[in-house]
Amino acid sequence: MARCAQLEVMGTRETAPGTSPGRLRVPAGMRVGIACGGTGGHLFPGMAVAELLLEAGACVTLFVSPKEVDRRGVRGLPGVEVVTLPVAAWQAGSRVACLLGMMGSWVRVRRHLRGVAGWVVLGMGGFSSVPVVAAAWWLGCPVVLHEANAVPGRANRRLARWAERVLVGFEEAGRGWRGVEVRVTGTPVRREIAELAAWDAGRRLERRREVLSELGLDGARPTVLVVGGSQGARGLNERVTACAVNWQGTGRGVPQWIHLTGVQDEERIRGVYRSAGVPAVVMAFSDRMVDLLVAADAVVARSGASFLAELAAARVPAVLIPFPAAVDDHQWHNARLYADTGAARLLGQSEAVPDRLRRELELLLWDERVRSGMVEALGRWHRPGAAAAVVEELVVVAGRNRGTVREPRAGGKAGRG
Ligand SMILES: CC(=O)N[C@H]1[C@@H](OP(=O)(O)OP(=O)(O)OC[C@H]2O[C@@H](n3ccc(=O)[nH]c3=O)[C@H](O)[C@@H]2O)O[C@H](CO)[C@@H](O)[C@@H]1O
Repeated sequence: MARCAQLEVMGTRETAPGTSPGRLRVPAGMRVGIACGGTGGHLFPGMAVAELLLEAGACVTLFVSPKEVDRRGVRGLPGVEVVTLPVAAWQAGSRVACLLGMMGSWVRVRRHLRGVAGWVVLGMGGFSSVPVVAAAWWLGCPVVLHEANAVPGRANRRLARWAERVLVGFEEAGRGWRGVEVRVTGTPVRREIAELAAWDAGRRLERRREVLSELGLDGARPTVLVVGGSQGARGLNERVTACAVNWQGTGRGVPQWIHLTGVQDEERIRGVYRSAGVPAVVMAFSDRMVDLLVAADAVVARSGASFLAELAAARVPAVLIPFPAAVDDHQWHNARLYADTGAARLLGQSEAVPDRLRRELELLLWDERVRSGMVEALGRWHRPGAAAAVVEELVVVAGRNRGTVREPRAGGKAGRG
């Protein structure tokens, strides 16, 4: 907390090109706790907001989970305080662990927030945001939620009663909230990826060549990037490798693959490509998503909301295969919005048989009309100021609550231990 004590002046910043329009002003002593653990889809947008807040002079704490994706991800952002909470997902067989984790996390967050004025808490969704938002509410700290998906998640729907504002990535997600102000901000994207939108074709081509050469791939071959979300996707891995090993050259050539498999599938998938003699770089997870998006001529992916926001910034044509078991089928709804506007192709997992997937990819790789139409449509989804808009909302909410932050809740909860 030593860093926070030094903050006595209003912070201002000129915005980075392609990232955040306008001038950000952060009140002196503003502290923001961001609950963004559990998945990359919550972590990376939370980190994009944290980065801007830090530059504007705020003091930032990230509340994350013990999962590997969080541990790796937060390494990329020096200067923030990171608090790892003992949260565990609500799954069959681990309900007791989940409840104990929630309680332990709640106690830890409460200890962290209490006694220091000026906190605003931003919940990015997911189970690991629950104890953070609950503790903030209990202590009387203002809460803002961000919902990236087209269909709001269960955690955010339940936590909204304690929030001052709900910020949404897709306009469609703005309906149906009661008793809370809703704003459409878009979903924040890591700065280096947001900035791809401003790259010209020459710079992209040159970097593409460099990245492919660093990966040991052929700069002259079309390249397909496969992303199953932050933890990989077994169903997607199966469909893509079946397509890749059965790909018959059509005279236009055969693509090479950059495949992000998730930890559980890495060795097996690498073996499949190797034994079929298909050129591929296989990784469980990459910290260099910006480079991989530049190297790719097409993408096959699940349709997590954060990755969709990155696709729009990077403008890479994609076939989306939503995770069929996603809660409320939210990945299908995310993908549908892009597909309906021509920004991506949408395939159900059962439709993604090798022939069909190959035909879709051939369109994206070699049909100039399809490619350019999709690139243009993707551009319309890109919201360069999303992170800045979230910061501005936090500042408004903090300002509105100045002087009242430590007031007890009805029933005197904030006053208890
Ligand atoms: C199964 C499930 O419910 N997944 C949800 C989860 O997905 P998930 O965590 O997979 O989120 P997304 O697919 O939206 O984003 C993945 C993030 O991880 C990054 N990445 C991925 C792989 C890699 O090797 N390196 C890397 O950096 C991507 O660049 C992206 O920033 O949160 C999203 C946002 O609420 C939801 O839309 C998804 O539906």
